[in-house]
Amino acid sequence: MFALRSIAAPMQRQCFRAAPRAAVSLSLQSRFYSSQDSIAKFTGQKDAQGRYTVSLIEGDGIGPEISAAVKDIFAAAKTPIVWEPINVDPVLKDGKTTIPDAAIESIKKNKVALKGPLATPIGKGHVSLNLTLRRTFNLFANLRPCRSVAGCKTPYDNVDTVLIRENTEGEYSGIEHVVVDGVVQSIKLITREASERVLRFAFQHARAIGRKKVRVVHKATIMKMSDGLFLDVGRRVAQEFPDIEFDAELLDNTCLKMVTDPVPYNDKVLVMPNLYGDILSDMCAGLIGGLGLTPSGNIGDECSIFEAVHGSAPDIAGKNLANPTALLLSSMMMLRHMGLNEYADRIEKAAFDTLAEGKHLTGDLGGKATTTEYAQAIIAKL
Ligand SMILES: NC(=O)C1=CN([C@@H]2O[C@H](COP(=O)(O)OP(=O)(O)OC[C@H]3O[C@@H](n4cnc5c(N)ncnc54)[C@H](O)[C@@H]3O)[C@@H](O)[C@H]2O)C=CC1
Ligand SMILES: O=C(O)CCC(=O)C(=O)O
Ligand SMILES: [Mg+2]
Repeated sequence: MFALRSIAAPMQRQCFRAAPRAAVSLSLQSRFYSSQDSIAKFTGQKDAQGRYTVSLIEGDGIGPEISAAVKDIFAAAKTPIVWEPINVDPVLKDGKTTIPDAAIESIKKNKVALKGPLATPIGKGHVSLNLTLRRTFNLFANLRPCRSVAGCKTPYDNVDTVLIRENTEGEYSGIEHVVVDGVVQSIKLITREASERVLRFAFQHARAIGRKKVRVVHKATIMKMSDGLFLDVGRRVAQEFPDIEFDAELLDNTCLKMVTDPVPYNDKVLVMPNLYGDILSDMCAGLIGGLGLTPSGNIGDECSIFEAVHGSAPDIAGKNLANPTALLLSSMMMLRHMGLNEYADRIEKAAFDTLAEGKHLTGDLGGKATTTEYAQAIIAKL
């Protein structure tokens, strides 16, 4: 992870005003961030005024600041959303960490949530609440698109990757124990059921966004049984989708090729076990200018939770410096998932125009604007 960050940092410093070569088509952008055509259909209900209620987890660190920016932009765009703030402080139940019942009920009722980052203690302490949320609601696919943004120059032109991460098991199962003092074992759990679910989602999503290739990223050379199962399931599911080409690539090779030239990945959907997707999605963010720009959706059958790829950024928290674009683009994925495409298109255009203009960029993109100033610049364009 540290090596990856040191790749991203010099690129972030290079971000500057609208580079003509990075003129990414807005209509394509909009299509790209859609999860509406996926297998998971939104079943939330409108109230009498035609508004939907969305559970909101503001999160830790920069979470409240970027959430405030999104709320201000939604209000200015008169988006028909009522926010229902929820508290997800960890609760210990039968020796297991969970989230409060009220939070679970809210998300179950609303079918959708927007989530700021939640910090996880290193080593001892509660298990990750991010993972707890994904597992509680069986959010089996983590959809992480990453596309170059006009106005933010990096050494890579026209990045357009779509990564889908298995979201409920793998290396993130959290099954660890001490064998004897000085020897610990951590279990990577891969099941046919969860693999099949996320792989089928990857093929369906590829069809929905018009991509003809699905590639499994794996290390079945080393983890012959676990990644081997994931890969085998991929081959089997591929037979249900004769219109989509299927292949596989070793993770280390994917990393090398992506940082050398990411463009050959623009026609594919990449799907992989949990940890690989976690790491590779931060790496992709580095290719386009940093974590301030990359959205994601945790997709399930019953409900979905949208959040940025990044974490709580403790180094800049509370200073009004954070870039809210990643959470804002996540909320655009959410609006499209809910069928509110017109609002998403309008807000997204205002955000991309603001970025392309380059007058109000946050520090991570080489600008001097505060979180609030950047949000106000977007609002002025609505
Ligand atoms: N889904 C989630 O809620 C996630 C939570 N985390 C948690 O976040 C905490 C911090 O983790 P880190 O390793 O520091 O990763 P991080 O993603 O919070 O930060 C990495 C670097 O990117 C920068 N950055 C991140 N988001 C930014 C934004 N919106 N605008 C400008 N700069 C931004 C930070 O300032 C930092 O230099 C940890 O407790 C971790 O467990 C980490 C990743 C995802
Ligand atoms: O839960 C955490 O602490 C980290 C999660 C993470 O890195 C991610 O979702 O990308
Ligand atoms: Mg991560």
